[in-house]
Amino acid sequence: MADNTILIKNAVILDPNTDYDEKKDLLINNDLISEISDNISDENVDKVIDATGKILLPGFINTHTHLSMTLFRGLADDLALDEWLNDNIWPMEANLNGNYCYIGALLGAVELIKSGTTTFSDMYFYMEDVAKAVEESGIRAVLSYGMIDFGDEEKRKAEIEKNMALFKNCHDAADGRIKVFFGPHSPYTASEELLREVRKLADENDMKIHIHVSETQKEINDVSSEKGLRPFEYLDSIGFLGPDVLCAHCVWLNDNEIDIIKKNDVKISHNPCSNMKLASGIAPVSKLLENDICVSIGTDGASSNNNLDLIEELKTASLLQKVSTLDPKVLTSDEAIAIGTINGAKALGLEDEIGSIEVGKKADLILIDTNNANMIPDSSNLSSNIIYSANGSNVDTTICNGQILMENKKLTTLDEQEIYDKARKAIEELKALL
Ligand SMILES: C[C@H]1O[C@@H](n2cnc3c(O)ncnc32)[C@H](O)[C@@H]1O
Ligand SMILES: [Zn+2]
Repeated sequence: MADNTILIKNAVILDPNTDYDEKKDLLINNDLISEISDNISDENVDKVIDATGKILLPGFINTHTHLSMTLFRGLADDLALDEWLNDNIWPMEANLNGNYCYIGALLGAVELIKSGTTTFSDMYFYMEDVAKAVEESGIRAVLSYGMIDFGDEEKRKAEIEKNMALFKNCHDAADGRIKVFFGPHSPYTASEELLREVRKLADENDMKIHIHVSETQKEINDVSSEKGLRPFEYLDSIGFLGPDVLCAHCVWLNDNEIDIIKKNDVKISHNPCSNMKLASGIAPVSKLLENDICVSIGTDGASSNNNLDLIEELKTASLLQKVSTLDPKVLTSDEAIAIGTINGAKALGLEDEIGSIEVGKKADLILIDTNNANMIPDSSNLSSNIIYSANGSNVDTTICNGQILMENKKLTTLDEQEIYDKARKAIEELKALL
């Protein structure tokens, strides 16, 4: 097959790994960044994008979502996790099917692409249908099936089979854009037997693990009373933790647990909006960063956030650390950019492929238009303008795996209106089933 080339001209590049002091041209050859230099000829190039007045960044990486939960946006607000999940979300999820999850995932993909996210890490149900939405939208994803057994042996076997089937069917699918992890839901919904089995199978199959840990004080109390240990102490005691484990939330951590996280090189997905909305608490992110722990960012589902805008999430993360430590110097805009890009890639074990703008890496890129009221004056501090002033609606162009998914704010792979119509219908049907 002939090569497909895209040339991005005159780009001001903002990258966490590299300091570019002048405008550059960047050439994409099929799925990869093949050249970055001062002046690349547009001869024999299939497509040229003029990036004048735009900032070029790596696509953002959302390391903790439940994408199909876009269908439940705004349906159970102003509640704490326990009541939100047990009395509202789980009853609605009982009526889900593959088609609803597919439509919810498409709706989520539209929102992600429009706000500059090129990779998301998801834990949910009917994941083969979510994979179909990923395949069609052109976005990159790490998918895990949310396993819950509550100690029931039969359920445990069935849950593990579902996650393994997802791995066999979808790992490396969609031209390698889809990876599959294990998704044991949490230490309070997954039994010790399930967690031990997941650890064993993860080692045997070279799979990584995505789990919720230490989200609320209630979780700390419940796990402590049942196991005599706090959640991270318990997970460490059963040999579950390792560099391949991505833990969402991590709000309630004592110093010993921070040492355990560091010792095991566990990866963190910080979810500040969800933690604030469910009044779960404030994760000690600046302390984790001081300890060189890999902190990435996630929105959680759209029902506890209530959007998937990663730029807003990064601003919230930064402001929340400043106000909770009473130190304005913590979690700077430069650190926020790294958390949203290269740290996300490291958290997913994909740092050799994505997360920064480098020759040989996948062409997962976004352009942010500076010709907007909230972006003027043009700051010499680009990260400040992106994190503190911008939001997802300033994203103009989104490219994933060398394919343009949005150009000049117009989606190329998905029919927005058709998806909105289908999502509205699905939500009405789900509400009627309650
Ligand atoms: C996969 C399951 O996880 C549920 N979920 C969504 N958000 C959260 C959260 O913040 N903590 C715990 N569980 C969560 C989702 O509704 C699915 O049931
Ligand atoms: Zn979650």
